[in-house]
Order: sequence, then C-alpha cells, then structure tokens
Amino acid sequence: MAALARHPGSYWRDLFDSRVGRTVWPYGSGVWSKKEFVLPGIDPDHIVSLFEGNSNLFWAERLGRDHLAGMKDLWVKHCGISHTGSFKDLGMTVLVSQVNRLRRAPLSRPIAGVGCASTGDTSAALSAYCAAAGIPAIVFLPANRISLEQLIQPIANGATVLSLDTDFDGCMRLIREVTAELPIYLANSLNSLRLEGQKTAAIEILQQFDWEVPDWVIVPGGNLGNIYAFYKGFEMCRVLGLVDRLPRLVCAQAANANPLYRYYKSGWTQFQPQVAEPTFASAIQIGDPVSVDRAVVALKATNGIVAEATEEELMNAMSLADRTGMFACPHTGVALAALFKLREEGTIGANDRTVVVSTAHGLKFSQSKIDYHDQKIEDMACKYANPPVSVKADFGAVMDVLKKRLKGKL
Ligand SMILES: Cc1ncc(COP(=O)(O)O)c(C=O)c1O
Ligand SMILES: N[C@@H](CCOP(=O)(O)O)C(=O)O
Repeated sequence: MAALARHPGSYWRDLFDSRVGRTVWPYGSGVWSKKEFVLPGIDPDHIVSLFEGNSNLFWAERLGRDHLAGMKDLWVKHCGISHTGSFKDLGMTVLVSQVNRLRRAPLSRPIAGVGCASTGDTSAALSAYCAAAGIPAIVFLPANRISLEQLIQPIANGATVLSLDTDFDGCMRLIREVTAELPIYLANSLNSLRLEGQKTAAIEILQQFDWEVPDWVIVPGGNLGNIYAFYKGFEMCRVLGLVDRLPRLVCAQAANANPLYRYYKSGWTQFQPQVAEPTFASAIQIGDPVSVDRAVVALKATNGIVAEATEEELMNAMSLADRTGMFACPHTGVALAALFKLREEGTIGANDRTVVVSTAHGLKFSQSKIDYHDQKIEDMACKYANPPVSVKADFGAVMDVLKKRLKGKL
C-alpha cells in the first residue's frame, strides 16, 4: 500500500480507465487491468487469464421502477456472465497464475496439483483455469448437492472429481486435511490470492460509475470470502484516494443456511456453525463458513447489514427479476430478496444508488427455474410461474390462446 500511495488517486483512475477495452496482454482482463492492485510482481508471461471481469453493470430500470416503489438507481453487477459462469473466475485467474509461476523455473516448486472443496462454482473455475495452464486440478464435491451444469464443468475440463457423501462443510474439512499432507495447493477462498482477484469487481463498479461511490452493495454470502473481497476493493480505493467513502454492504444469506445472519442478530456475540439445510441457492448451502471473521470486519467497517431470504422469497425475487429481462441465479435471488425487504422497511431509499451483485449465470441453475415454472415445488405458490401453453397446431386454437393472453391489448 505504501508503494501504491506514492501516486495520487487520479493517477490510478486514469491508468485503469486507459486500459478499458485494450487487447494488450494481460490488460484486457478486468482483473489484470488492475494488476498493480492485485499481484504487482508477477511476470505477464506467467498469467493464466481467460479474459475474466469487465462484466456488465446492468441498469435494472424496470425492476426498480415497477417493483421497488420507484427506485431509479438500481443496478445489477453481472459477475456471473463470465468464462465459467460465476464470479469465481475473478479470483481463480490470480490463484492459478501464481501457482503457474511457482511451478515454473526458476522457482520450480513441486506443486502436484491444485485442489478445492466446492458447491460447484469454485470447482468449475479451478478446473477451467488449470486446464488452460496444464496443471492438474482436484475437486471435492458434495454428492447430489450441486447442479448438473456445475458437475459437468470439471468433468469436461479433465479435473479429478471426487463426489463425496457429505455436505460442503465436510468436503472443506477433508480438503484442508489432504492439502496439509500432499503437495496440493489449496484453492478455496481461505487463500487470499482468490480475494485479491475478486476485489476487482468492487473497483470495476466504481469505475463503471465514473468513480462515484454507490450507497449500497448487496452480496449473497456462503463461505464469506466475497463480502470481504468487496470490502477490500472499496477500502483500497478509499485509502489510495480514488474515491472518498465506502458504500454500505449488505450480506444476504438463504434462511436455510444462515450462520452469519444468526451471528449478526446476536449482536456479533455468538457464532454458531450449523448443518446447512438444502436450498435452491445450493452454492451457498454452507454452515461453517471459513471466512466468517473477515466478513465481520467488512460489515463492521461499512456499517453493514446481514439479511436472510426464505426459499419462496428468493425464488420469487429471482423470477421477478427474470420477468424484467434478467436470467438470474437463485443466489442473486437471495440478494434481490434482501433488497425487497430493506426497501419495504425503508432502510434503502427510493433514490439510493444500489448495486445487487449477481454471482452466477442463471443457466447453471436451470432445474430450479424449471421446477418453479412447472409449479412443482412443495408449499410454494410460485406466483411468477409462466408455464408454456400446450396448443393444438391449428390456426383457430392458436388464435384463441393469443386473444385470451392479449385481452385488452389487441
Ligand atoms: C453463485 C454463488 N453465489 C454466492 C456465493 C457466496 O460467495 P462466498 O462463498 O464468497 O460468500 C457462492 C459461493 O459460495 C456462489 O457460488
Ligand atoms: N460457492 C463456493 C463455495 C466455496 O467457496 P470458496 O470461495 O471458499 O471457494 C463454490 O462454488 O464452491
């Protein structure tokens, strides 16, 4: 930080702005365009990048105006529109680049492979980046608890995939034991290299607002590395003078996997790990998050809030967002449901500039959407379900359906 502080904030803003849209290696990546803030010493030849970052900051105009009592300044940061379909790419490019550097001469460290426990997104990112670099990847997955789309990603990328009869927290305990024994490098967000990459999403948001700070940023939380990464990105920009304040952070959890929410509600007095229940937001079905202490630092420093969402709330929020042009994942649904609550109780105002972080691509979780639109979910009204209409291939039958649907609009 002392070395970076030799330049004023305006220097960094101008440098980062000058790299937007460039193809000069490695600056075309949203992560590596901030190389000096991420991993300054690495040789560009060692970088393993799949041109991650630079994700869309979507103006959720209709969702805000029509469904959130006239919110005009609502934005969704689409971190899931990325190479492997989640924000994990932002951190994995940094971690795998560093491993690549360590394995190559002159350092030539004997790293046999890189391993992680995963609810499906970390494993996909790790496998893709390792495959691109020719490094063995080992992934520990909780059997039958991740989506089919997520499962096929490491399989296709040639990783060693262990499907274990435990939950994510069990996989996490095992990978920590295994990496303590074998020369396998741990790729979960315990490893701060991951967070160095993930923090660039925060810097990117500031840049996309022409270096103006939003009032609120809402992040879905599971293992809790990402909420800290966002804080770190914003705080770094504040300390180095790129901006003058921090946004307030909201960490949103599924009610079925809410250890941080409970901790927050206890006034930060008692953290109790739990056995997380199944949730449609399956990538955050985590009961014993490894970065809980970092999350508390982030929330305390930003006057932050922790919110929770039931299964029905998160699925409705996701589906309503889809109705306004998105294709959100259930985790984004958790963050959106938190927004609905905070807006309803007046904590977030109509004019507050608010960013909801979308963490994965909706296509990775299509089964949850199919179940919702089929109205097949027990005890859920699925109020925004839009099932297809089966119609006879006959002009009259088709016209009848359309006239009914477009009643009053024809
Ligand atoms: C899609 C998705 N959203 C949110 C999260 C939560 O991120 P974190 O574990 O850093 O809290 C994860 C992973 O846990 C995820 O895969
Ligand atoms: N959702 C994550 C859970 C592990 O989180 P990590 O950030 O510590 O790797 C996943 O996709 O595996």
